[in-house]
Amino acid sequence: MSTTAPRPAVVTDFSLVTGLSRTRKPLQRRMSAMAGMYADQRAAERLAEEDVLVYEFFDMGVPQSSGEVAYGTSITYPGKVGDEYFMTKGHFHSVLDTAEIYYCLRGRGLMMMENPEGDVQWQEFTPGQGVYVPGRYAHRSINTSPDEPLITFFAFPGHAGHDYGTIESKGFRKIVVERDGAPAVVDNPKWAR
Ligand SMILES: O=P(O)(O)OC[C@H]1O[C@](O)(CO)[C@@H](O)[C@@H]1O
Ligand SMILES: [Fe+2]
Repeated sequence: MSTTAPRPAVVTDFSLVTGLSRTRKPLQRRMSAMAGMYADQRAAERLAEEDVLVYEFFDMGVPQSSGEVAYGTSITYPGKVGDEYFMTKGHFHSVLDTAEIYYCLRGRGLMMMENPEGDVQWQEFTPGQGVYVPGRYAHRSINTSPDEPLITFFAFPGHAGHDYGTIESKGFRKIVVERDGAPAVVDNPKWAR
C-alpha cells in the first residue's frame, strides 16, 4: 500500500548492548512451541516441561507492506537439546525472493540457510559481523556459545512475510551440534525428502 498522506516518523528504542527494547513487547518462543524441531525429541520434551525460553525478538511494528523496512533485535539464549544448540524455528519468507540482513551485536553462533533447491550455506556470527541472507533462502539463527546470548539486529522488506510450513514439517537439511567441545555442522537425521 502506498499513501500520499503525511506519516509521522516513528522513534523506536532498542539497546545495541542487550538487544532489549523498553517500549516494545518481546515475542518469545519457548521449548514447548518447538520441541519437535530438535533431533533429540526426548531431550526437547524434558526441557519443554520446564518451558525453557529459547529465544525472543523485538519486532518494531512496521507495517507489513512493500516499501517498508521491518527491523528489530533478536536474542537466542545459550543452551543445548542433547548435543544440538539452541536455535530459532527458522523460516522462508512468504515472498520467497526477499532478502534479510542480520548484524551480530553480541555472542557467537551461526546463520543456517538453505534454498528450495537444496543449496545449504552457513555463516558465522561474531560481534561486528553481518550476514546477508539472500532471497529464496530459509534462515535460522543458532547460538553456539556455552554461556552468552546471541544478539542480532535484523532488517527485511516489510512485505516479505514468514512461511514456517516447510521448515516445521521437514526441518533444515543440516543441524549444528557440539562435537568434542566445538560446534559441528552435520546432516539432520530427521530431515525428510
Ligand atoms: O521467525 P523465527 O524463525 O521464529 O525467528 C525469529 C527471527 O526472525 C525474524 O522473524 C526475522 O526474520 C525476527 O523477527 C526474529 O529475529
Ligand atoms: Fe526472515
